[in-house]
Amino acid sequence: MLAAKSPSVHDLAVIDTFVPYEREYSVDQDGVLTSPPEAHGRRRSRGSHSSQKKYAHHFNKLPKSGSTGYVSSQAQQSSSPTQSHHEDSSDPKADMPLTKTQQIRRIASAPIPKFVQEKRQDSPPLPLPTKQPSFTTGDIDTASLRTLALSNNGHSSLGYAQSASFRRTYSSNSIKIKNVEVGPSSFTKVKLLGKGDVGRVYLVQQKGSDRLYAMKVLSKKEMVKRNKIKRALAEQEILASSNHPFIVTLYHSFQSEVYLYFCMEYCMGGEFFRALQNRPGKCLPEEDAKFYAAEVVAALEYLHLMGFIYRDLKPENILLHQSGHIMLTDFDLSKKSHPPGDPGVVKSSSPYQLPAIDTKSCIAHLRTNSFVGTEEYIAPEVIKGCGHTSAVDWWTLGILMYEMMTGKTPFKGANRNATFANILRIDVHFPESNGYSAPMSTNCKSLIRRLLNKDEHKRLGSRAGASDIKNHIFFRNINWALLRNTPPPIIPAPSNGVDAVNFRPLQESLSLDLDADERISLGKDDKNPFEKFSSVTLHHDGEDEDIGYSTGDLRLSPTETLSE
Ligand SMILES: Nc1ncnc2c1ncn2[C@@H]1O[C@H](COP(=O)(O)OP(=O)(O)OP(=O)(O)O)[C@@H](O)[C@H]1O
Repeated sequence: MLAAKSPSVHDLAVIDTFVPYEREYSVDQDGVLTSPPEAHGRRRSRGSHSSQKKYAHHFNKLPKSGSTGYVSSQAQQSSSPTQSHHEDSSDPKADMPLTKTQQIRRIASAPIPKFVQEKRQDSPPLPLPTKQPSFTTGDIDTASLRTLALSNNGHSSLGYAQSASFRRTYSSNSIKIKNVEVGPSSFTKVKLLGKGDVGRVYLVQQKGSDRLYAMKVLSKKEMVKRNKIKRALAEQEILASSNHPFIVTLYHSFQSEVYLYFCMEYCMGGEFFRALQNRPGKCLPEEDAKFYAAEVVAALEYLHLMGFIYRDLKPENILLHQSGHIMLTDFDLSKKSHPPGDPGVVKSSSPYQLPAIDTKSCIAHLRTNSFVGTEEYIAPEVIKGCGHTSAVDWWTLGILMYEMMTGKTPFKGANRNATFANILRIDVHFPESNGYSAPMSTNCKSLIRRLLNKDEHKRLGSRAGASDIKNHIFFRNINWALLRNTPPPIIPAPSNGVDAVNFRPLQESLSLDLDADERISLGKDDKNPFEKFSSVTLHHDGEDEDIGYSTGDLRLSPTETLSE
């Protein structure tokens, strides 16, 4: 195991010279991660102290805003309007001297709660987070408030039209956690769907049924090597405790000697990122973008109520269900508040507006110093390293909205340093029109500006969390309660699930055969570092009828068994 290296006084001085803020730069409980190869897409910045030192040192030499020498996003955007910001366009001379092996990450970690640690038979439904004694809102106690908020947030009994070819669980907030009922050999691999930096995601079919799932398989060896044990545990916890229409559903998690497995709902619509890339101008009309933004707000609201900060919102982490609705995935950077605070109530100054639920108070006391996120999406307070809160999720929402409507992120620079400098110093600039969609409305610009407020205390959401965003005039025509009943702008073409679109074309050379993967042998005395990774099966209400994606008439030829 690699030990966390604390920054030296010199490092701090270097950082502080550049960043003119009181900076507390400490090693938090997340630990330090080692160099991941870049999996795909944009670079995720999960810096360690050593990489951050290099970064800060380089960053320190950057000219201040207004002087020549760093490329503003406007300048860059106007000079190369068609350039995809997803390509690594960095000038190797100008970019900071980080190689792939030098890039290191710090993870968000969250201890596994007792209810997940214990392997139970017939566990009772997942308890809601514990009630804080300190807060009541008149006649409504906070547990009721949370339940009310959760039930208004995607768990009402309202169904939505289901086609014969897909089904999913939308039933309630009740999840039953049981001892795991399956293992690797219960599934047959169908194809490789995606590849992350430490694992692969396969389309699998459960033997003896026509059910398709997405199976994320993480190599324990790689996780240990890159010090990502806590990330895997955190992801398992979040997935196992979440039940929301816009958050990917976990059905089973288990482990073998070599791998960790997450058996999840198969999102046949593929990656939202690719769907966006395939649109003319890589962007969406404002009303369509509003729909996706609203679903993201609903998902973030739920996560915050549950006590989680997501911290890695970007189109790559949004999947599309076959229905076209979004599903957030990839929770390895998320952070949990232990225990979550209670939701509050914020009264409106307008007599016509109902009091709003304050989700910010659920995670109000969670402040973390991890240097995590994706380069173009990182919030200023993360770069400054002075600690960050749930406000980072509202910042990333602003970036996502901008990207959905313009095809670019607002602060993209020629390299990482320039991007970070832009994030810290320049105001968001809205292009007149990119030739593909109408210019943004005033209300839309106003919302994005307020989300991209560099001062997290003034940012929209700083008063009451998601309610602040939902009440912005831009969303006035959104019916939040019926969001999942609203027809999505993009409906993935019907498919048998195997030839679904919007997945990254993967190279043939990627093996589908886990047997071929290198194994590690845990010696007799070796302690399994993933002891706390829960092997569970999650039963969601009504799942006998509403589970997974069905192959329907498709007859899959038996390929490989997902066993070792
Ligand atoms: N539930 C799912 N349904 C369909 N495809 C999925 C699903 N989950 C993941 N994928 C595919 O696998 C890819 C990688 O998944 P994911 O981002 O969760 O892996 P990861 O190893 O955590 O990646 P990262 O390096 O970004 O952390 C996704 O981009 C997507 O294409």
